[in-house]
Amino acid sequence: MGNNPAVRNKIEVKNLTKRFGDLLVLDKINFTVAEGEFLSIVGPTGCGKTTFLNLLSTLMPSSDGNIFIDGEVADPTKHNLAFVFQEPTCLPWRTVRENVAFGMEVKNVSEAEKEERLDRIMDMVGLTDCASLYPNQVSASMIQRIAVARAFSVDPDLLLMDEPYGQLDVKLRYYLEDELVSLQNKLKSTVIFVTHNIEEAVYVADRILVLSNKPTNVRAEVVVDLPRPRNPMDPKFVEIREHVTELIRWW
Ligand SMILES: Nc1ncnc2c1ncn2[C@@H]1O[C@H](COP(=O)(O)OP(=O)(O)OP(=O)(O)O)[C@@H](O)[C@H]1O
Repeated sequence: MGNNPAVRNKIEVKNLTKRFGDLLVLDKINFTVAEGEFLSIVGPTGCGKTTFLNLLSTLMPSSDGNIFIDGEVADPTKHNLAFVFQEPTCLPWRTVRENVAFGMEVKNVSEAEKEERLDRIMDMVGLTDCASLYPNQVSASMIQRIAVARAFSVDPDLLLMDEPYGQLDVKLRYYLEDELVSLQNKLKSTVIFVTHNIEEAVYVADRILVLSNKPTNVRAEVVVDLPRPRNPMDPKFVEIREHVTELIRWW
């Protein structure tokens, strides 16, 4: 998808390099993400996934190379970047609805548009019934839903997700992953989803970027051309999962 000339590239990463002193962590990373694509990133432990997300978020400067969004150098004052982390944060003094609204308030979305988007997104992620509760009154999965809804609600140019369901049990994870994919499909957001879990990557992604060991570059790109919802027991699913696992083996 990212290489399909018929689909516009939303994100272009060129020769992205990061050194910490003498340690070369990311070594000339190149790839593109198509508009509306769901890209997963997997790689061996310590290869620099978190560093990579920090660079993409523009929170951390690169040593070399560039990130382009819509053909322009990524700039948080111009582009809309949203994040969902493994340990989501909520403001305890705000209700669930007010917590979802927070992202739009930061981005100065008008009051009328904010209310309309809130109604829609709260409904899409099943938060409407607990809208007036406070974070300490809802479950961990509801907190993660708040973070996901808050991130999607700002209509981001790029949504970065760092193992958002890593802490949750398997059954709940599949459920939330289905919800995430359906949300992404409806809103046509461009998503980069970092995970340690290869099965999860195959379950959610249109394409998987497999990173090498340090100094890290892109080892392979694997297209996941399977219908949704996906079945992890499907032989084609298992084949892709095993292929990616083999690519990550570095010992
Ligand atoms: N601020 C820093 N200063 C020096 N070295 C750093 C810094 N941040 C990360 N590193 C090093 O960069 C490498 C990549 O770290 P990073 O945390 O990005 O990897 P990761 O793939 O996210 O790890 P994990 O798989 O454990 O989540 C590691 O060797 C780490 O020690």
